[in-house]
Amino acid sequence: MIILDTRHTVVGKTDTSSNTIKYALAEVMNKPEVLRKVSATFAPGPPLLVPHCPSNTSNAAGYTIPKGALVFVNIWAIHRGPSIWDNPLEFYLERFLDGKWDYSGNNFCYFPFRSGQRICARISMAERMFMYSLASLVHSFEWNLPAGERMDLSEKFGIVLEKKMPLIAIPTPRLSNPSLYE
Ligand code: HEM
Repeated sequence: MIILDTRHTVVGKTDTSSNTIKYALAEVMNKPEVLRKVSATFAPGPPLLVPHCPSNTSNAAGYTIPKGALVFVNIWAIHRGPSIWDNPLEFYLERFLDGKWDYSGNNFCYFPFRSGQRICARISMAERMFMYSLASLVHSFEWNLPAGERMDLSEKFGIVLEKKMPLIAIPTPRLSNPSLYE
């Protein structure tokens, strides 16, 4: 995702993808039995999306949104809403397997790439980058925490959602021939 802040610097784009991969690896390491089932179901993107202003006063669900108001959409909360999700805080990949939760912007319970005119311009690239990177990491290495360490999955709030604690993981090669890593 690309976000321009008020100083017109680029502060997004690679962060969303790298954070997604980092979180996915951390979740998978924390629950090794799901390793076999890994799929693209992670998207810790911007928790409040990027604020936008309506160009006209409008009405949504009975609320008046004045022209020029700064509108934040709290997808962090929507994606954890207990009225939408069973055990929302549980890392449970199977909930996505029935194909009900597509993220093309048509479902207002699950839209990590936003919806409408300002939807992420590179969803297909993000999908490919994520799938390829995570698949390469888990295919090529076994991942373990340093001895005595516990996985800390707590979040740091920001423009994009980040892990509060850095992910420190020890890779052990899995491929039979070292030349395959070249
Ligand atoms: C997991 C990875 C990603 C996530 C979760 C994500 C999420 C998002 C979201 C939520 C927005 C809408 C921002 C708003 O509220 O206005 C957005 C916009 C955008 N994203 Fe992504 N994104 C990801 C990866 C990427 C990548 C890899 C690229 C390009 C290489 C990209 C390019 C863009 C662009 C250009 C926009 C602006 C679209 C516009 O305003 O017209 N994104 N992204």
